[in-house]
Amino acid sequence: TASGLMQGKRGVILGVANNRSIAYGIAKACRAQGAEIALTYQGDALKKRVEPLAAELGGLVLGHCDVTDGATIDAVFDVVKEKWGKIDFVVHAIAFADKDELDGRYVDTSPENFSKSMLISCYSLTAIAQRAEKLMTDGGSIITLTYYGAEKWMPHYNVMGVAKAALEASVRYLAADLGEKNIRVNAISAGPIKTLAASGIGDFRYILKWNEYNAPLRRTVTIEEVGDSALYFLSDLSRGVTGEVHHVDSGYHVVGMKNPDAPDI
Ligand SMILES: NC(=O)c1ccc[n+]([C@@H]2O[C@H](COP(=O)([O-])OP(=O)(O)OC[C@H]3O[C@@H](n4cnc5c(N)ncnc54)[C@H](O)[C@@H]3O)[C@@H](O)[C@H]2O)c1
Ligand SMILES: Cc1c(CN(C)C(=O)CCc2cnc3c(c2)CCC(=O)N3)oc2ccccc12
Repeated sequence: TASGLMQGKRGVILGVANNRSIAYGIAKACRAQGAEIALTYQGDALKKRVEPLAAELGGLVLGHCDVTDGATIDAVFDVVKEKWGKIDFVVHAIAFADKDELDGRYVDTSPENFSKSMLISCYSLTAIAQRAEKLMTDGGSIITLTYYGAEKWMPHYNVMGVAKAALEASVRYLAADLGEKNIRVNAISAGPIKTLAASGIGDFRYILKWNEYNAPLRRTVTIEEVGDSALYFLSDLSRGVTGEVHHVDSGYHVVGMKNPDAPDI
């Protein structure tokens, strides 16, 4: 669209796995408002899923990026530098912890999984910001995705909660460092959504139901709603905002107690 909120803006979106990904919801929203987008994928298995999505969005495919391998981060940012020269925004929608440790007790977390979860779910934002800074020659906006489990105990979220708490703190430190270059860094704390990263989690249906009964809006959120809120942070509407964690969770984070009228689930 000619008059879109994101007209003339170009950005890199990391974390699209399929059409249920939160990153895909954000990509769709950006495209609908006139942005040009570039996607990365993690491994050949996802390449086949991401390429048609990129084509549908008229986007670039920058190639494989596994944030545990810095050379692949360099590679995708080299491609976007060669194609576009500069970028205006980056979306980081990446997280991983060993599924076995997203069950049972947090206290049993292994040092290996702790490090790996922190590297992928937290440090990767810093690594990406290092590359993005060089290309955001006219300033820019970086967003990441976090979850309420960073703030309060959530059943089974375990090491991911600690990683998200660190991610949210890193948003504040990145915002402080990059503000003088007019590069803003913010996080969206999304409510539970049935995505690939959510599948295979025990009790996920229970968590979704619990949100439907107890969140102020009495429903869960969608990737489209997260995408629309992301437009605020990725566009000039939020030019005065950085270092923020913004909840898109039907208001769940304000609730202190189960709704007594909610049926037992
Ligand atoms: N689904 C939810 O309920 C929910 C709620 C709040 C926040 N989030 C966050 O949203 C973000 C996106 O997750 P999603 O729910 O869209 O699920 P998803 O599975 O669609 O996306 C997760 C992405 O992380 C990528 N990834 C994992 N390890 C990687 C690595 N080593 N290198 C590069 N990419 C890697 C995967 O390839 C995938 O594209 C995550 O940060 C997640 O923590 C999800
Ligand atoms: C909500 C919610 C989520 C969704 N969410 C907010 C997330 O951040 C997903 C994080 C995640 C990270 N790593 C993995 C997986 C999910 C499952 C598949 C896998 O092998 N590793 O995950 C939970 C795990 C336990 C409890 C609640 C949740």
